[in-house]
Amino acid sequence: MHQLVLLRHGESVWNQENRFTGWTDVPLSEQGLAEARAAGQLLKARGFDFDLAFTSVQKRAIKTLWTVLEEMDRMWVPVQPSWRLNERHYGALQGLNKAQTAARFGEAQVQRWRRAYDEPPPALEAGDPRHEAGDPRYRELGGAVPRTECLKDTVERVLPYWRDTLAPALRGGRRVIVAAHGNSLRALIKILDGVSDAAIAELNLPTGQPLVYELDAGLRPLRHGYLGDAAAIEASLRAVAAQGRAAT
Ligand SMILES: O=C(O)[C@@H](CO)OP(=O)(O)O
Repeated sequence: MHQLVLLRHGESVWNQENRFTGWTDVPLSEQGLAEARAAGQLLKARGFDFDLAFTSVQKRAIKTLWTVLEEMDRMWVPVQPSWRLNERHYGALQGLNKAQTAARFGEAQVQRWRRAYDEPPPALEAGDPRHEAGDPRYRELGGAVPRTECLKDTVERVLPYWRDTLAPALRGGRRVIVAAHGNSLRALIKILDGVSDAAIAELNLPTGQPLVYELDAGLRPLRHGYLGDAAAIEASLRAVAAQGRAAT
């Protein structure tokens, strides 16, 4: 049996302000840092341990992972960051308030931009200062830094990372934690569980709550579940789903 723990970063300052974030590199809020600490304490109390840790190149996920490893007294565990675990690129919506965007374009349109499998948000235009082109962390992408992504695009970049990096680590017997983002983890879960394009629209992830997968020798999921308090997780899931409602 193989153990894989997935962790969405703690609340970020733009989660708190209900803004589309995507590749914008915003920090954790105070509450997000507290969620990360609690996640580390919970993992430690429940006897979890890790041999390898993977994260994105975005500080809200990296800081969450560092905090978890600090709480577990495991700061020496090797950490591998990759842009392939970044949040889905939110294109020209990055920075906009979700409720105001719903008031302007309608809740149905915002819901499609947020959760439709293959409908990307409007792309950033060439020269938009929000575009991450030129950021040294994306040097290996050359001119191919995305201007927008739908979840399908995110699956296409997460899949090679699963196949070439995460799966071999698990097959080699390593206990793995992946600290990433709502949509890059939705992509990974779609791959792991074979979730349909339609059904994945209904899946949301709470911030800062460890999700444990047990996998068989062929890396097929046997079972999965959250470690934390069920009522708190349910409340967090409802809040994430409601972020695209128009402000009243
Ligand atoms: O804004 C974002 O980058 C993501 C995650 O916070 O939002 P959503 O849940 O709307 O896809």
